[in-house]
Amino acid sequence: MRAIGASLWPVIEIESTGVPIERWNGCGNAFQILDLRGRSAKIVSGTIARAPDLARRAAAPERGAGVDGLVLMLDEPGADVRTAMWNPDGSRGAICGNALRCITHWIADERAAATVALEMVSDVGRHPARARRDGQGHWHAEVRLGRASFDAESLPLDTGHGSVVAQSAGGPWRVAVDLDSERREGLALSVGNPHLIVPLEGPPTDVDVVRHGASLERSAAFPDRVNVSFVQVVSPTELRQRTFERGAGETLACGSGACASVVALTTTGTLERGAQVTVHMAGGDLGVTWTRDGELWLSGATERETPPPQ
Ligand SMILES: N[C@@H](CCC[C@H](N)C(=O)O)C(=O)O
Repeated sequence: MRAIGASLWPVIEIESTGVPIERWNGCGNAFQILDLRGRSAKIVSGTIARAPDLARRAAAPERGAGVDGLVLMLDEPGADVRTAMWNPDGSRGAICGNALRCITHWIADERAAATVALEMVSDVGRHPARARRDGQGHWHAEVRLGRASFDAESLPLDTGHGSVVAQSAGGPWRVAVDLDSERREGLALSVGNPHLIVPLEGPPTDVDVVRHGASLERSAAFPDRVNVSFVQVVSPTELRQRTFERGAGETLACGSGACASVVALTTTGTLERGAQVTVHMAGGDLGVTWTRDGELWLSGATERETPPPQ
């Protein structure tokens, strides 16, 4: 299910050796994470360039079937860490909820603490986060993603495109979606990155997520492409979801996608504002709360797949 296609990655000049490169996942959403804090490193090209070495590592058989993204940890004055994320096709992901949660766990390990509270910075803002280890030694990390936006320009969304129906009052944009013979309405919004949420009557396993996701991701309505989620409402506090991520393909879980679904379905009156919603995805359950003051919190399990340094 994970897209490999790691031929276009940032070129990173690393002047010091021994840079920790680890594989992590948040509910199955897998990343190659490079710790460049305190090192002399610069990103030579922001987006499209070849880094065969990193690509080879990402696809190396001993590391499993590839990763859903490359994530850098960088120094940031006044915060614990800055993050930068690339999709497997070399495009930038301005924010990645599951990667932020993995980094929270990484820093908790580093501090040898059973709980940790910290602040990260992404391309779209500051993210307070906390992590804790449960009685079985499993980690749960929670991060504040930020606020949702329905502004067409920042999504971006071409509101003149034929599939765009209208904006729902002060909420997401309604976009016509054809699923073979069935016409449905998706809801477009940003949670720092662009999402199209397609509510379904039945389970998302009934939908050809790869085929429809790939075509919607590249709809001309979304000039920077879009992450596409197919979502079934199970109860007022439970969703079932599959996401086709921009630049990656279908992934086992998408943190920002889970947040976008909760916002979209709260604005339609289906979910209750402020409640913790469980989003069931193939890789596990994510918890999302859209607080009454407009902040999105994302929680769930994280796993360090690379053994920690001794
Ligand atoms: N897996 C992510 C989102 C990663 C970025 C996305 N593919 C994009 O291009 O916007 C998450 O957990 O949020």
